[in-house]
Amino acid sequence: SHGTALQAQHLPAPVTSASKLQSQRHQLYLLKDGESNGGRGVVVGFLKVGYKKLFLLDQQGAHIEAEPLSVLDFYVAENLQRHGYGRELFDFMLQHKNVEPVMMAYDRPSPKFLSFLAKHYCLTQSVPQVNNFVVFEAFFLNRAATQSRKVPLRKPDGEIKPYSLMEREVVRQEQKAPPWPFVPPHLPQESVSSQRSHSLSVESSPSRAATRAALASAPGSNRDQSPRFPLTERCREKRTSSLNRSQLGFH
Ligand SMILES: CC(=O)SCCNC(=O)CCNC(=O)[C@H](O)C(C)(C)COP(=O)(O)OP(=O)(O)OC[C@H]1O[C@@H](n2cnc3c(N)ncnc32)[C@H](O)[C@@H]1OP(=O)(O)O
Repeated sequence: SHGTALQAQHLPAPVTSASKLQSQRHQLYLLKDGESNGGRGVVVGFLKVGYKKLFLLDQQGAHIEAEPLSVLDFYVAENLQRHGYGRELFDFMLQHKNVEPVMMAYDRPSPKFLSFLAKHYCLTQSVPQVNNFVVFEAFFLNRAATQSRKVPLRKPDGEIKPYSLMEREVVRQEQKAPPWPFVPPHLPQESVSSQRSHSLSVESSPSRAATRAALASAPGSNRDQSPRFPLTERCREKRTSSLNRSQLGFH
């Protein structure tokens, strides 16, 4: 139950509210067993994502400013872990947000979550960062191919001699390097701080109709559709399908 989830995280009080979710543009996915609890249903797990403005280092150590969709919180009830429910939740989010796992950032992923990402999405090669976020190699490859937005190097203004150009480049590199730990002044502290809350108030999260119909009509819920993420499909062979999906609903 959600009570179990909160207890398992030793939280004194719910710290994620509906208004907080809204103001921070976080989105919460709930996976619910609609049958149990006398028909009132029980939360099996949840997944919270949101766009985070991050300063990342690519493989060459260059600073890159990005605002990737990030996984902020992910939890499946203790007694239901390793049954494929996490995968169920995560896949739903991927389709709903139309994003590939490699293009996302992960806020302080636990060993279980890292294992989950490796198993299901072949995400193993992470690129070291100085913040708590984890990103994987292809994040930077794909960015370069699509909407690369490296912290822009200004073009040399006017004609300058070769030696002074080199000096200026060095100066720019130094100016580009933010002081560590870097907290952009215009961002709320929470965006880059390490105090991530493994927390959620199920009661105060946006509640919508909790029905199996929600799953049936939800975008991307059709399991038979052709794979949209070729990169991730390679890791799907071991997938177990012991779930009784008809009993699950997304909210
Ligand atoms: C950004 C963050 O939120 S970090 C915090 C992530 N959450 C947690 O660590 C809380 C505790 N763990 C959980 O809630 C869940 O295990 C989750 C959310 C990480 C994964 O959900 P599950 O339903 O367990 O995952 P699912 O059944 O779909 O996939 C199973 C795979 O996940 C990983 N995994 C799940 N549980 C464990 C575990 N106890 N030990 C190691 N790996 C695990 C493994 O790769 C596993 O595959 P395997 O059984 O072949 O080794």
